[in-house]
Amino acid sequence: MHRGPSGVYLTTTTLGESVRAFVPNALPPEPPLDMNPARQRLLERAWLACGRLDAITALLPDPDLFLYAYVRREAVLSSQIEGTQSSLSDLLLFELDTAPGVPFDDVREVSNYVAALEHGLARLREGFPLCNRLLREIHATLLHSGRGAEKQPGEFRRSQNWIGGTRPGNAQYVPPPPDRVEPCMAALERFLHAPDAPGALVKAALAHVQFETIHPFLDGNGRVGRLLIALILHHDGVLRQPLLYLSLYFKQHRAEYYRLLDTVRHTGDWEAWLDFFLEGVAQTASGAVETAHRLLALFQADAARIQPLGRSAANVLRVFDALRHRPVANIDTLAAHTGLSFPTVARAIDALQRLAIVREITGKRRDRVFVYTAYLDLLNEPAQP
Ligand SMILES: Nc1ncnc2c1ncn2[C@@H]1O[C@H](COP(=O)(O)OP(=O)(O)OP(=O)(O)O)[C@@H](O)[C@H]1O
Repeated sequence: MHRGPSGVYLTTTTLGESVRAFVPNALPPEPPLDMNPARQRLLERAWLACGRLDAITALLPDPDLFLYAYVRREAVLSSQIEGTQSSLSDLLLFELDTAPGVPFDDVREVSNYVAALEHGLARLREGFPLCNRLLREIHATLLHSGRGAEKQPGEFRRSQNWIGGTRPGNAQYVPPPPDRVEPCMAALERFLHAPDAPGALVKAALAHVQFETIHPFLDGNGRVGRLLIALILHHDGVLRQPLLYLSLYFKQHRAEYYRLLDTVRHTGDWEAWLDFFLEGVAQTASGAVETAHRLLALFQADAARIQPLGRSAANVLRVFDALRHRPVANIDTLAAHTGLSFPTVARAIDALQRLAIVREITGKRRDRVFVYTAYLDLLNEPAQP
């Protein structure tokens, strides 16, 4: 539905030139969203897919296993949108204290993303509200080190920013002037908690655009805006575990994604954005369910190959179980995780290598690192459309 611009333009002077900065109207859209039957069906499809994903976590013997892997995959994908070059195995190596062959800042950024997400979830679990203070804390964690450290971590911006272009005058988009950031964010916060706010999926869709339009931080707005979606879905009880991340979908459809952000601003067509978003939720949630099933099938098949090893099978299975939790590991971490001695773990690893379940990746005789290859391949797979 075309409503006209979803806000007003204010003329402001920045870097010596006069520009038109956009200040969005508070949510929800007026007139209300047109939930025609086709859109309603899409919404139902998205809810259903989320329900299936949520059910998976309730049924799994060990939901943390998936959470660990999905959170890290999301961190890699979301940071790749930002332009870092790290892969999932770089991150897992970094977490193992082994220097990967990628720029240190890149992998630290990904690692900060994991920390930011975990911080947000921990705060929500302890009963802290989903509020602007939490978003600032998440931002502080995300940018506390690496390239973002000079970009006012944890603070809303105090200067004018712009998107696209080399200066505000030729920018694709100029967000609200700095003195409007606080009131716009306060309105967004009120919307998140309004008694008559829409259901969680629609709310997350609207809030994400509004957040990107306000662009409250000097850097990291894309990443915090994507985290906001995951946090809303978790906070509103759609998913007990935060397993739904749209970074891959946004990355695969980046041009369309950016175009729709502009469209909402120019024409007030929130419905076009909502359709795109809900389609992404449905696809992503179904994909996550499928990945979970495939991981389970992989674990079962590999465990079945270990069983016939006879007397040593019990210890090999323990090491295998540790690798399911941490698919990149060394003998020390595996020994700590399993409680087995170093030589016992080394023997189990030999057996897993002979079965081609595990691969050594350093080529060295000391400080060897082992990877549960098929597991990592499966997680990496959807990242390469
Ligand atoms: N034309 C636009 N209008 C509004 N928002 C936009 C537009 N183009 C991009 N954006 C948003 O701005 C984000 C980028 O902002 P910023 O560089 O502060 O975030 P980031 O986390 O560092 O980067 P990225 O999102 O690329 O990972 C994009 O992810 C998108 O959500």
